[in-house]
Amino acid sequence: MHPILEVLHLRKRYGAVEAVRDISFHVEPGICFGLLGPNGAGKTTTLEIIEDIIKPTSGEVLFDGHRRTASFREEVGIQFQHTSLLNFLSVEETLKTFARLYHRPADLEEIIDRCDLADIRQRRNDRLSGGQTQRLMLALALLNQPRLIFLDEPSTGLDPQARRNLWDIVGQFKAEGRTLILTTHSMEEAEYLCDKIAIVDQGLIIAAGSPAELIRQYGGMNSIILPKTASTRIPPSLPFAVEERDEATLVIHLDEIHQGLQALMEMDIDLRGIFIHSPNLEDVFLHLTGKRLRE
Ligand SMILES: Nc1ncnc2c1ncn2[C@@H]1O[C@H](COP(=O)(O)OP(=O)(O)OP(=O)(O)O)[C@@H](O)[C@H]1O
Repeated sequence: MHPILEVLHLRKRYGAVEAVRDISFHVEPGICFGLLGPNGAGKTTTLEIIEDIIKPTSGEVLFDGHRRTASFREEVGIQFQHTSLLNFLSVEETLKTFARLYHRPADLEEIIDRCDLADIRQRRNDRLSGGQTQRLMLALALLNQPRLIFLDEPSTGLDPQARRNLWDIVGQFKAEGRTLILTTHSMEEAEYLCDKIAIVDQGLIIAAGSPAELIRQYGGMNSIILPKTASTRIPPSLPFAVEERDEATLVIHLDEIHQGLQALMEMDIDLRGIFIHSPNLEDVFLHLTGKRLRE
């Protein structure tokens, strides 16, 4: 299957700042591709170049194997963070207004239903909560039945329930064979939604792969963290790396948690107060960038 999107050696310079230094990746159709990176890494700049909102200093973007043409805008959906909505329009009027911009608008009722806007369709834009505005922004991005959808930090400001609903909607897009590209600061969101992730730092992709691949490669080992009192009897012959984290805590690093637990139980060690940690994308991120996702 040939990629729906190819990003080739993008660079973007703003005066002395090189926001994007040499970014290349490709995206197969039907997947959710995530760009993760610390603040100022160059994610939004990359996205805006791909969306054809800003021009790169150099590099190229191919859509369906070809340079983007005027019809590109008809095929992609962009969820903007800060589109200025006309305050005096209702949700429904806003959707109808934007739908007129497209040759092939989607069925409005379906979009209203999908983005859970039925109860607020008559509400004025300036009376919407943050989550409701996000849902309207998503609905606007879907009006042209896009094959490729861009979401820039889609769940910022959403409560857990609204976030979950958004994730369900993204799941439906994928099931329909649409492709998504998203940026996020949420490790949980990336791990849940993304089939493939590129980690961006200082304008470069420093690692890419599926969440599982990245975790395997960069996440480190599983660990069992246990209070030192319980571990006084741990023999030095234990077949795992044991590290003294601080005065009160030991950390055992190992490949298989259950083997470690079994060994500890066989040694009759008090397992109360233990904590098990399996590597996740946060660990990958910290390992690669030296930063937590939000810093
Ligand atoms: N229009 C601009 N003019 C000058 N510098 C810019 C401009 N837009 C972005 N930058 C700079 O380019 C770099 C990358 O910014 P960008 O917004 O792409 O990062 P980001 O990864 O999206 O960050 P965040 O997670 O904070 O949104 C930053 O140093 C930023 O200050």
